[in-house]
Amino acid sequence: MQKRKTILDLQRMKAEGEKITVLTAYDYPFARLMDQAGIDMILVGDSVGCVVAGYDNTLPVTMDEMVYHTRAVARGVEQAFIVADLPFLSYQIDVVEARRNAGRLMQEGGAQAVKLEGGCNVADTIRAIVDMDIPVVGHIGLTPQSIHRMGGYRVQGKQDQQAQQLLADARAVEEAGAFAMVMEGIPAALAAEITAVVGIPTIGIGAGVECDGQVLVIHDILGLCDKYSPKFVKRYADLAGTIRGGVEDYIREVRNGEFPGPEHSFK
Ligand SMILES: Nc1nc(=O)c2c([nH]1)NC[C@@H]1CN(c3ccc(C(=O)N[C@@H](CCC(=O)O)C(=O)O)cc3)CN21
Ligand SMILES: CC(C)C(=O)C(=O)O
Ligand SMILES: [Mg+2]
Repeated sequence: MQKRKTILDLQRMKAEGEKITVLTAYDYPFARLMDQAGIDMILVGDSVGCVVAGYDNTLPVTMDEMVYHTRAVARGVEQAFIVADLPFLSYQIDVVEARRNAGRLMQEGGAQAVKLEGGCNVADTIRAIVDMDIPVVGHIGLTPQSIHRMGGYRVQGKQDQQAQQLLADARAVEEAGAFAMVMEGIPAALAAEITAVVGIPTIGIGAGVECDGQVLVIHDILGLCDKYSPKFVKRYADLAGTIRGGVEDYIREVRNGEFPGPEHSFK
């Protein structure tokens, strides 16, 4: 059995220039398979709302739902480091609620760290959670919980002033005590600059190849989600075709009496 990864392993990986591999998972079977494949970190993302529950965005996802999915993932994992997203409304009201909810993802969910969206605006919240010895991952740039402020899922930091703001956000997240940060939907050159100036690992999604690690949504890379096709997604399998094919075979065999055979029947 492999040893469980810790924040120390992830920090060492940045120092040694070893890429950090991250994927999302929302349930036991997916988590178990990607853990066996050797993934470094599993993110129980609030993207569960989009790819599992079928919502248009991540805003409807609740704390109870995140706890449920995090528990399911944790039961399937032996070696990967598990991070759970704090969902919309679980950390924005005040730091007391943020601390309670971060604690729930650790205590009830079995996560090793929590992630929350924002930069300078959430620095106090990050600090408050880190102060209770809960490791925090930041998330800057295209922050999906801000979809209505951004007017859609748009690349952030294209103009110089926005780029300066993102640099300030990255510094604030590090300064507040986060041990890593996700950078989503920002120009590759800006992501490279931020990766060079911060001491903590950067995990990119639509942020170019210079980040210390990469994260994608598992349903996107396996061809299980055709709702969005962001430019940053690469498809590594066509599970939709495999699943549809298997279901079609079953339907055909039941209809023509081929299934169940004698080997599936009791004497
Ligand atoms: N299935 C899934 N995958 C994700 O990566 C994901 C979710 N759901 N839900 C929450 C957020 C939403 N995400 C998205 C969704 C769409 C784009 C997108 O269409 N981006 C445009 C950029 C538009 C522009 O600024 O030019 C693109 O072409 O990639 C980006 C991020 C990332 N997250
Ligand atoms: C895509 C990643 C970074 C995320 O926050 C999620 O899956 O919810
Ligand atoms: Mg998320």
